[in-house]
Amino acid sequence: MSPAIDLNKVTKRFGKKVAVQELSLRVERGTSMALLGRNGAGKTTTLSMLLGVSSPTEGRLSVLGGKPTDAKVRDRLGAMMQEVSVIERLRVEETIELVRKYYDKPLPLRTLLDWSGLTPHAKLMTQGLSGGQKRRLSFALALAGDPELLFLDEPTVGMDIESRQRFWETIEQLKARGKTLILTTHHMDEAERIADRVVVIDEGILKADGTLDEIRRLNRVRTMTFTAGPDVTPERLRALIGGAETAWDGRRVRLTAADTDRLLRTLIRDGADISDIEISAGGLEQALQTIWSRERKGETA
Ligand SMILES: Nc1ncnc2c1ncn2[C@@H]1O[C@H](COP(=O)(O)OP(=O)(O)OP(=O)(O)O)[C@@H](O)[C@H]1O
Repeated sequence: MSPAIDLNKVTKRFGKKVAVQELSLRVERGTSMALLGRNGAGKTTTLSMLLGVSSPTEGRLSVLGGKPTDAKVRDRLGAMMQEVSVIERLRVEETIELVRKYYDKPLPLRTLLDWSGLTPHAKLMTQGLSGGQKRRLSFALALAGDPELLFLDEPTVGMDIESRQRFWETIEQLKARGKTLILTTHHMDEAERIADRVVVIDEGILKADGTLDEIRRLNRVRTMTFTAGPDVTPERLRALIGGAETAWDGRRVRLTAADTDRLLRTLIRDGADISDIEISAGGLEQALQTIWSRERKGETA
């Protein structure tokens, strides 16, 4: 089966500005991928090309085995982009109905209202919606055709906590139903919740690509937490572990360092009374910090 998306050395220029540079990426169907990067990294530009809204300056791309502009492909895509525009003087349910009519096998209106949390607002005129409600309407419209492939560009911006929660529950259901999800976000907890694959770009260039765990492991810093016995004083600990950063909360010690394995061996060799030891590699956020700091030092990720 053809991949969900396939980019082959795709470059996009806006005048002299290179927004995306020779990006090659193949994403199999059923994958949940987070496309991460700092502001201006080229995430939205990449999504726009995949949606057929703009075309690459160089390189080739295919979506669900065809061109994103082909009607047959377009019907199987859904997108929630950053800019939300609504047709004024229509009610929420009328707007959804209008979009549903475009598709052969749309999802039921009731399902779309329910999944987007808009059931209580179905009769509201769209121009009266709040920013967060407009985004929820945009979500309902993205799902109207029961798409195989869903693009979500910073989807939860402006949503309140409850809407966010409902949104991610729906996304998890869609993921369980085998949909392909391509997400951009600046909220690393959201990427960690949903992504099985993480792609990091910077200045339009691919910097890292791997499973969520692989990308997390790029983080060099580890956190070791343990309970210190009465004879383990801050002074004794400092003498053993040198400059590693420590924070004490009663007898619970949190130690942050790049070489926690070596420090743990030192503590055990010394016979230090420590227990309930936990070592964690840190999250995606720290991994991205590691990638950016490599960038600054001119190292490759
Ligand atoms: N239509 C355009 N004309 C000129 N430059 C553009 C255009 N669209 C994007 N760019 C530039 O291309 C680069 C990539 O922008 P893009 O919106 O893809 O970044 P992004 O990763 O989505 O950023 P953010 O996280 O801020 O949404 C930026 O430097 C941006 O200024």
